[in-house]
Amino acid sequence: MDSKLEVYIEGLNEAQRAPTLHKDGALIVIAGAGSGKTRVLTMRIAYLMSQGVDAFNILALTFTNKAAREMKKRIAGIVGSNEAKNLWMGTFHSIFAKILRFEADKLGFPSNFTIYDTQDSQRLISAIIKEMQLDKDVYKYKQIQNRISSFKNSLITVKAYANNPELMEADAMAKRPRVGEIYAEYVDRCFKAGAMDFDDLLLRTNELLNRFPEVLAKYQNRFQYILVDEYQDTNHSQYLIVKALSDRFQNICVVGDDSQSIYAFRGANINNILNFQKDYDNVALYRLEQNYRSSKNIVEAANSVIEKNKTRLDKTVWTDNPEGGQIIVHRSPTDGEEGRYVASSIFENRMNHQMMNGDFAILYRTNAQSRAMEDALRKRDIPYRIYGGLSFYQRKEIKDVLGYLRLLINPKDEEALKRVINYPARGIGGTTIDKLIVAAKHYDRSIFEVMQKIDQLGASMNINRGTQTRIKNFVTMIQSFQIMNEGSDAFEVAEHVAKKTGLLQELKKDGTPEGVARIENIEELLNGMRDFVEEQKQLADTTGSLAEFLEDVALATDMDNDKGDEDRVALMTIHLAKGLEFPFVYIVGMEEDLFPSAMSMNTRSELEEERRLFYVALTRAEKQAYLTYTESRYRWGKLVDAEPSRFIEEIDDKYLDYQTPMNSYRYKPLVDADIFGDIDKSKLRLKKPVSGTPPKVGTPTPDQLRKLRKIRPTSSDAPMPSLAGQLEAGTIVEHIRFGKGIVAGLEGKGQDQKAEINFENGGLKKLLLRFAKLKIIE
Ligand SMILES: Nc1ncnc2c1ncn2[C@@H]1O[C@H](COP(=O)(O)OP(=O)(O)OP(=O)(O)O)[C@@H](O)[C@H]1O
Ligand SMILES: [Mg+2]
Repeated sequence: MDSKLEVYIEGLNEAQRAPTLHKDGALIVIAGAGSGKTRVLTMRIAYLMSQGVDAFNILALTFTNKAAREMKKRIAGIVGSNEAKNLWMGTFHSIFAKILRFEADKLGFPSNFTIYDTQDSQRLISAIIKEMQLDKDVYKYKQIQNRISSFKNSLITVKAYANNPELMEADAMAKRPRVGEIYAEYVDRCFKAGAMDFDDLLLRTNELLNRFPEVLAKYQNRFQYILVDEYQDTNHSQYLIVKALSDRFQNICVVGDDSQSIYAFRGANINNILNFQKDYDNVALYRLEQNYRSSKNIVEAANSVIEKNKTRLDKTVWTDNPEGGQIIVHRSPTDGEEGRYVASSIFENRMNHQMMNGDFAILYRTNAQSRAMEDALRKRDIPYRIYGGLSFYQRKEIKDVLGYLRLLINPKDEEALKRVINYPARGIGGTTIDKLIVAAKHYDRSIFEVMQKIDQLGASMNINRGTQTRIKNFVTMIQSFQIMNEGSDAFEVAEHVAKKTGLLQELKKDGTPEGVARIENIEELLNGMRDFVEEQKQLADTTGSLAEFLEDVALATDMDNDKGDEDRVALMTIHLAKGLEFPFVYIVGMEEDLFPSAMSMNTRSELEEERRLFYVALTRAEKQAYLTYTESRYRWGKLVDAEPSRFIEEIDDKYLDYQTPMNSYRYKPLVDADIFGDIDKSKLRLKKPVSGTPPKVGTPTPDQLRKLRKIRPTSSDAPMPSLAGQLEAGTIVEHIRFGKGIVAGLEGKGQDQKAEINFENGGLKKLLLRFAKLKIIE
């Protein structure tokens, strides 16, 4: 084994090492939060490669593309980036979209098919409901879209629906007997538009593998080793794909935690993890018990909560980490106060513990709760980032640019066409568009194809000469973009399109601050595309074409857009936080009817899912967790009394620090809680010069900076050697969070020794060496 890999593997505990080094066959790792499941998966891939398994034969499925990218980088750090390039890693959706592109013709789709996002699907369904002249208050497009999505995830095709009296009866009972027709029309329209929605990416993959044995065999032979993270949240469609692909070699490794299964409402099936041992022969089952993420208090509190669930596999989780502070429970009169409390607490903690903004997360049950938090953070000038709200790519101006780009790649794309055909205004109005849609239906062609023949068809469609010319000009413009696209990368094409379509001019004309912000967003998009082209060339060995970029965007989960280069507090729903970790976590809105949600208290299983969600939330915290709730809150436009969540009461009191209500205004900074168990409070605030060498205050000199930048960053996963006696002024070190730095001076002895360090990213910091996890670089 490569010595680098050996060091990493030695860094694992024994329980982790066993599944990492497991020979062929099926294995499952079931373990609680923070016990290193994801780390085992990563190390196992590196190990397999060291044993001669070709990267080309490995497939890893993760919860976000970002997680996959990070895994790949880590593996590249061990085995070399040329080797790692060929690994297939990503979400189910992104991996199978890639496969579908290769095989699209077999299913009658063009290889440049568009991926419709949820908004596209909803728009199309809404248009169909209108065309069918149905009552839109009965046939609510969002509900119908949900229903169609759940059919697809259970592999119920249009035909299967029509043969299923129970389903039809259920829809008839709900006074929506024509759901089946809408479904059929929707599928047909997507097909004609050369488009697949998110659910199709799984459904069509299943179809492909079922109908074409030679295709199945090809991918079975290719993916000799399959690894799946967060297996507890796979749905039926995903389960079948994994099962089919791994059937030949059975080298399947899944990791998961039944206690963190939180997507049942989207069709995730916890039985996938429970039945794994029945699905494969000779399954090896591994358990991990040691949590490396959180303080003792947090681990034990989380254990005490999840124990209340009846349906769960028996698991032990313990930790060697320091005890840490108790979980702070805080009550506020209103959500505005709650926001202010959280913001000031973050502010104080950041100062008192020398933390970065990125060390804090605010987690909530529903997106709507973010507003009060945002207001408070803004007032205190604390930078933040919201995940899962309206993502960057959903903004109007961005969708407009993307609309043109999608159309030039796939001119059949109906939703893209409808979006841009008359924006910026070019005299092709609503009536004309309706006529085009009708004609397209009549000739069984796409709208764009009808537009290409407008010379011959225009008169019969009652479209006048002037409009015909405008349509022709539009077609010519799109075709000119297509020609350009053949010899250019994504960035070049997009820049050209933004200018030539008049989109940028339109916004410049606008002149309002919003208009200016929109132009900046488009610039941001273009910058992002430039980066994409570069990254693509380095990491994936491709050219960075527009088609590749669009695929990346269509499948980006919100987490993926995080470039991680800005230091911000993270705000997100608990669902999105799965797999992540932060030193400080605030779980807000801990109230009955909100968390647990009012909609999930009808059955025990729903309540248990909420409890698992709470378990996920609590176990994201490394050092300190906060639970906050309010006495009253606006719900559905009314101020209602709120009651603390039952989940707070479910935690043993010994793990909790209740702050009295009156304290909500005079909030006590955390420094007293001594969460690290090591901080010398009296000295924290002292600005006394350190003894010995006089400190070099300020940021590094240009010379020092140059030196720092020349040193290549190393993985934060490498073991940390003991530093005692190795540091002196001028030593170059690396810190997980602050990056590289130069030691300015030392203070204290033994356990209490501190170093003052000038960091490239964080300026001057004083750190306790025992905990600072520094690595000496030079
Ligand atoms: N043997 C180890 N030594 C030191 N740190 C470790 C070890 N194993 C895991 N860790 C660290 O513990 C943290 C949790 O690990 P990881 O994210 O792999 O856990 P997980 O089981 O996947 O958690 P989750 O259930 O939340 O997905 C990470 O910061 C990881 O780097
Ligand atoms: Mg994990």
